[in-house]
Amino acid sequence: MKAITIRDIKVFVTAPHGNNLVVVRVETSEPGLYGVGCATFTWRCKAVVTAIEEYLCPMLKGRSVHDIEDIWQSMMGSSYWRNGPVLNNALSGVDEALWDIKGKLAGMPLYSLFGGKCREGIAVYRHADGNSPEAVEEKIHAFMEEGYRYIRCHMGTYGGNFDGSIQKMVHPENAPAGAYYSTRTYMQSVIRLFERIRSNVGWNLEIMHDIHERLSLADTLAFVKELEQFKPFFVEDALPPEQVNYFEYLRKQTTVPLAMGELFTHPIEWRTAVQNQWIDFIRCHLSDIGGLTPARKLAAFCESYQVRTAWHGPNDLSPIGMAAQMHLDLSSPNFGIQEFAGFNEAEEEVFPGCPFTKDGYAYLNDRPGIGVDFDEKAAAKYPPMEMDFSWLFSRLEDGTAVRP
Ligand SMILES: O=C(O)[C@@H](O)[C@H](O)[C@H](O)CO
Ligand SMILES: [Mg+2]
Repeated sequence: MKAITIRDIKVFVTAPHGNNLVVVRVETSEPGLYGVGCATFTWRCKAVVTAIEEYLCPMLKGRSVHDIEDIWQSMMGSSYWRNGPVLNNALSGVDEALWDIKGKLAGMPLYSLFGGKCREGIAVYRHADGNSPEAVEEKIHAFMEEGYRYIRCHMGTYGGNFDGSIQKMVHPENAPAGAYYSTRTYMQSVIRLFERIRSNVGWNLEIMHDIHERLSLADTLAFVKELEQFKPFFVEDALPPEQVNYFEYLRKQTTVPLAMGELFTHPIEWRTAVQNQWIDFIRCHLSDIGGLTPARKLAAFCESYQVRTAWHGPNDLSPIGMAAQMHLDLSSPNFGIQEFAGFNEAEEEVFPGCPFTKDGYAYLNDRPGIGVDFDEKAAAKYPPMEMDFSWLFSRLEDGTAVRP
C-alpha cells in the first residue's frame, strides 16, 4: 500500500444557514487528495478551531492517513483529560476527513466501505412548530404534501415557550431576561396539540416530540404517560444526561418508545441505558462523540440490544456531518430514523453534493468517501456570525434557570 501522509490540517468556520459551521480539511502528501469532516460545535466554535490548529494539527502532520483507529486513539489520549464537546468535535473533524480520504482511496462511498447498503433510502423526520395548534397543523400538512411521514410536533419552541398572550406568567420583580416557560402550560399545550393532530390529521402519520430536558422527573413520567394514548413514534430527550438512570423507571411505566442522546459526550452516558434496554433509539450527535470511528462502534453496540439509531440532525450540523451519518444510516442494520432539517441554497453552494430528499426518504450521491465537498471560496461569502444564545437561557416562571 502506498505511503500517504497528512501534510496539513485546515479549519474553516462558515455560516450559510444561520449557524456557525466548523469544517476540517485534511490535506495529504498525495497531490489533490484531501478529506473533509464536520467539527461543528456551533456555540463554542472558536474553542474547537483552537484545539485543532494548535494541538491536533502539529501532532498529526506526517502521520499515515491509513491509520484512522490509531490516530483517533492518539488524539483522544493526548490531552490526558478527555471527552467533552470541544475536544470531541475537534477529533470528529479529523476523523471524518480521514474516513473521507479512505473512501476516496478505495473508490467507494463510505456506506459501501462500511459493509454496503441495508436499505436504498433513509427515512427522515421533520420538525413542525408554531405559536398555535392551527399553525402547527398547517406545517404538518405542508410536510405531508412533500411526502414526509414522520413529523416532530411542538407548540412554540423547546419548553413550549410560545406567544405570551397564550402563556400568562407572573415573574418576580427584577427577574432577569430569559426564555421563560411554564411546565404546566407546556405539557397541557402539547397534549392538546396531539389530540388535535390525531383527530384532524389522523393516524396515518408518525408523530414525535422532543422534551428537550425541560421537565422535572415526576413531570416527565406523567407527561410521557399522557402522550401514550397518541402512540408517538418516540419521545426524545426526556431526561438530561445527568439523570439517565431515571430511564429505568420511565421504561417500566410507559409503552412510549424512548429516544435519547444528543447531549451525550461520554461513553458512560449511554452504556448503562443501552445495556439495560431502557431506551429504544440512540440519537447522539456524531461530532460530539468524536466522529465516525466511535459512532460505528456505538451503532454496533446498540445493535445487539435492539436499540435503533436516530442520529441528531439539526441545522447546527454541516452537510458533511449529515452525509457522514447518513452513510451509517444506509449501512447499519439497526437504523431507525434520521432527523433532517433541510439545506438552503447557500449551504448547497458551499457544500457541493449535499444529501437530498424525495417522498420522505433521503439519498446520498455515489461519490467516493463522504461524497460532500467544501467550496472554500463560496464559504467566504458567509462569514462566521455572532451567535444568539438567548433561547438557551431557559427559566421557570420565578426566574430559576433550567439546564437543558
Ligand atoms: O433535536 C433537535 O434538533 C434539537 O434538540 C436541537 O438540536 C437542539 O435544540 C440544538 O440545536
Ligand atoms: Mg432534540
